[in-house]
Amino acid sequence: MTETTAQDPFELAQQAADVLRERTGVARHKIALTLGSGWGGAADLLGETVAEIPAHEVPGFSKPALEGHGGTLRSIRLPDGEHALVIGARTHFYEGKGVRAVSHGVRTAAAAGAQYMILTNGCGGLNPDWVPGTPVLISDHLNLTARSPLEGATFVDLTDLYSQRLRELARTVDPSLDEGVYAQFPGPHYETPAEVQMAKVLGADLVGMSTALEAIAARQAGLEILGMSLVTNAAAGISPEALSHEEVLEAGRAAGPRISRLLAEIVGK
Ligand SMILES: Nc1nc2[nH]c(I)nc2c(=O)[nH]1
Repeated sequence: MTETTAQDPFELAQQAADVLRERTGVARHKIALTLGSGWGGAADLLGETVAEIPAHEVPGFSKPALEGHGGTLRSIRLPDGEHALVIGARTHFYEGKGVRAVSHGVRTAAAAGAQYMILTNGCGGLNPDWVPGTPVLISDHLNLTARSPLEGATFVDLTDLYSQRLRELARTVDPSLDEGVYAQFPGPHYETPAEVQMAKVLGADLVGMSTALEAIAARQAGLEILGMSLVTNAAAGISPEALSHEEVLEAGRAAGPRISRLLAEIVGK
């Protein structure tokens, strides 16, 4: 399916939000979160789950690329009575489904009434001080996908795209939180050491395969954005020895409880 023949993405997002409203009975989800590698445990700490819907039952969403990786849309009642929408069905750009599919989650969140979008991911770190398991606030991004999630004369300002206000709020929970510039590569391959050095020269502190396109779409939809990365590995060439995949997974698992509590406290602010 080419982008030009698909249904209008905003109509599809509205359909998805209507199904969500129907299935959850929740009129408005004030906050939406996409939980990337290592962040999955946060959902249970946010509040009481009102409903959890298999993503493929909601228009525009499909089964997760990786079995067992979420694959649901979850409505959670927060202690203050508002509701959070946890989107456990992120489409990565590298899946080749097009930028509309990548942006569908944040557009659905906006159509469901969200004011805030929290985007999290697992990534590679360029700062040797950020050992695997370190959470880092995203201060800005480099979109190295050479694509935009927006179409047509949609000239959107991206100043303060990763809200300074929300970063400061996050630091009232954990003053030690560092921040950095996140570079989205197309993937699915990892970077070569030379590409990591290129990203470093360009000003990146983190390298990943998600988030930047979603953030642009979220800004266009009028959401205030907080981005957080979990460094699960040193980016290629940064540390002498290549981390084994098992060490990467272990770093994510070990950091899970701490970063999940952090995220739940930030949402509770
Ligand atoms: N591009 C990129 N994406 C990642 N995701 C994870 I987890 N680690 C990496 C990494 O080192 N590079």
